[in-house]
Formats: sequence, structure tokens, C-alpha cells
Amino acid sequence: MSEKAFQDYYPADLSHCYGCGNNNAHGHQIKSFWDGEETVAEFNPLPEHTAIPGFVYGGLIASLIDCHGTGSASAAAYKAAGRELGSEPALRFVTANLNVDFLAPTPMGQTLKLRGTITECKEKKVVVDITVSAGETVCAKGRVIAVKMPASMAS
Ligand SMILES: CCCCCCCCCC(=O)SCCNC(=O)CCNC(=O)[C@H](O)C(C)(C)COP(=O)(O)OP(=O)(O)OC[C@H]1O[C@@H](n2cnc3c(N)ncnc32)[C@H](O)[C@@H]1OP(=O)(O)O
Repeated sequence: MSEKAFQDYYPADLSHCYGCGNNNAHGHQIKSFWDGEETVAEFNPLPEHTAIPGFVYGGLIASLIDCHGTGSASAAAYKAAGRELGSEPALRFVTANLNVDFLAPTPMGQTLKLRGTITECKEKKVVVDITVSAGETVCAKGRVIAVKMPASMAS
């Protein structure tokens, strides 16, 4: 995909997140995009992301939901403000609450597809509902409550 991901617009000094930071060589570096009014991301779990042989670790799934959620929140805030992604001042969101339901065992060896719906979008808080699917099976669903990053988290 040649389109820039939401996370590619994060400023370099805030791109170290284990889930989505471009500057974290050991992280997941997930990439989120718009698909109409929804947001999408894909991830291919590695062998080290195993829970039980053949199945994906739930913590990884939570991490993917977390960072697809905060990325989607930022993109939704820019959209609501009628602004270009990445324009200054930056609209940065962190996770206030993360809730995950594991609905079915998640198989290794398949691309996981995340799909997000912006359920609520206010100036300071964005709520994103997300599904994680392997093939036709929705393996997990989650909700991220993302809140504007406090000044105390900026270096
Ligand atoms: C561009 C750069 C971004 C890159 C980073 C990506 C991040 C990746 C995801 C992460 O892992 S972030 C790291 C984990 N998160 C944190 O460390 C956040 C720690 N918590 C805080 O700093 C504060 O608690 C927080 C900023 C989340 C909220 O404090 P505030 O004082 O700003 O919130 P406030 O009390 O004003 O509430 C604002 C709204 O959020 C709601 N809210 C706040 N905390 C909540 C909570 N814990 N659960 C549910 N809702 C919550 C609150 O009810 C309210 O909703 P309403 O407007 O509808 O009334």
C-alpha cells in the first residue's frame, strides 16, 4: 500500500510506541488507514506471538486493538476538525481505557484484519470499537477510549 498510514504522521519524538512507533525496531509498527468511514489495519503474527502452539497470544491482540484505536482516534479528530492529518498543532491521543473480548481462538499463520468504527468523537475523547478477524471469523472485539495526550507526557 503506497498510501501513508495514520502512524506515519506521528511526530518523530512520539514514534517510539511498542505497538505503533516507526522508531521502535522491536515493536509491531502497525499501520492504520481509512476505509470509508471505518479504519483498517492488518498484522501477521510471528512465531514469538504464540500463546498455545497454533494460536495467537491474547496480549498481542490487545496491543493491536490498543494502537489501532489510538491511531484511529487521532485520524478521527483531524477529520472532525476538518484538518489534514499531521498538521500542527498535533492531535495526539493516548489510551484511557482498553476493553477486549476474546471470542474465538485466533489461529497462527493467517493475516489478522482489524476494523474500527468511531463510536464517539469529542474534542478531548474519542471512542473506537474494533474487531479482529482471521478469515471469516471474528476472533476478538475491543473498545478503546482514547483521550487527548496530557502535556505531562510530552518531553
Ligand atoms: C501522536 C502520538 C501518539 C502515540 C502514542 C500512541 C499511544 C499508544 C497507546 C498507549 O499505550 S498510551 C499509554 C497508556 N496510557 C496512558 O499512560 C494514559 C495514562 N492516563 C492519563 O494520562 C490520564 O488518565 C488520561 C489522559 C487518560 C485522562 O486524564 P484527563 O484528566 O485528561 O481526563 P479527564 O478526566 O479530563 O476526562 C476526559 C474524558 O475521558 C474520560 N476518561 C478519562 N479517563 C478515563 C478512563 N480511565 N476510562 C474511561 N474514560 C476515561 C472521562 O470520563 C472524560 O469523558 P467525558 O468527556 O465523556 O466526560
